[in-house]
Amino acid sequence: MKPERIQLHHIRMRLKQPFANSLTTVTERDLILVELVTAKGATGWGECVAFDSPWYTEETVQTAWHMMEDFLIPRLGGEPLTHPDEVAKRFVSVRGNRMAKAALEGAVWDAYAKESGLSLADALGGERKKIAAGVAVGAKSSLDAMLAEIQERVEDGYRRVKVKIGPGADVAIIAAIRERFPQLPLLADANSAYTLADIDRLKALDDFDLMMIEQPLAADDLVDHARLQREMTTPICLDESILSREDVRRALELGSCRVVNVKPGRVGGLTEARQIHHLCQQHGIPLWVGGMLESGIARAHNIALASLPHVTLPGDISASSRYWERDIIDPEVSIDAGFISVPTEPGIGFEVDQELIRHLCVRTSACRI
Ligand SMILES: O=C(O)CCC(=O)c1ccccc1C(=O)O
Ligand SMILES: [Mg+2]
Repeated sequence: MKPERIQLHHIRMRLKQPFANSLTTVTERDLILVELVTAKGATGWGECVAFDSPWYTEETVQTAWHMMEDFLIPRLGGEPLTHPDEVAKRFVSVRGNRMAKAALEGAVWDAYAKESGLSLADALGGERKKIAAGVAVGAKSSLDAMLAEIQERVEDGYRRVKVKIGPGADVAIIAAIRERFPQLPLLADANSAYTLADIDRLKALDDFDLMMIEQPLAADDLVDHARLQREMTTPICLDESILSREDVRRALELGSCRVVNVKPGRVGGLTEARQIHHLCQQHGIPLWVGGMLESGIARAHNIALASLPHVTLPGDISASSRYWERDIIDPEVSIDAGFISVPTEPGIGFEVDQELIRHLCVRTSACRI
């Protein structure tokens, strides 16, 4: 497979409703779409999930654009690629910048699958025909607003609900949700809002039968998470702390978590995400696919990843309509009785709405490679 031309599209999409957590509120979602055309004329699509500010990781839309244009795209030239696994090797001399790398690698995976006549799910080794849909509810200004949104999501059919917590907005909220929805599969995501000084508050969450607590402590920590996990019965799930398969190995060795959230963007691409899947499978560690308030393109990649056999829990993969008035793919991602079907057509299995992309475009650049 020979990438011949890569075009980047910086688009801006307005969320139907702002999404808040302990660090920020996302209202407008800036994304970079990667359109890669191969020598055989196949088009692969990727999406860079970095935000416009570095609240979730160090990367931003601007840094990712710079990395892709000046360092990463040139490394896709030269010898043809025989498999998408080779992309990570081309990128070894660029440290970090995983979301920028993942966006290009995702476009290579899509183009590779299309050239091979395989769905992206099949190319990755997926086995499921449909995946269980979960949903994340952002932080709200009132408990009533939170309960009302959860009610709406349960009626939409989501199989599990995740809520955002932080110091001062935790035990009472979770207690109220539990009282109203005693059977709901529920988890809480703290986006690193706590330290071990808060251990008593965190331990108080053990009373509410949460499926897990996601990323309570610092993004760069594994040691304190191991200590917390020893003292809590609720399983800890790591998100921000896991940037690679090696991080998962370390976390398992230390006992820092009992569940893993994998996001292709955070770990540098689908190839690394698949390695994490295999490692969790070997160790019997439950795994789910997280979300980044993606457009349909990265959502399609996530759906393909979630079709792998050891993705054992519903993730943050929701319908297009949960985020957008109009998504950039056709058909949009929809849920049916709590499940999303995995496309069987070659590649990502969705058409990309080029006209809408032009309409949403902030900036575009084309590089021949
Ligand atoms: O529905 C989604 O796309 C995921 C929502 C979510 O929790 C999230 C959204 C953006 C960035 C980080 C996170 C997170 O999992 O921490
Ligand atoms: Mg998270």
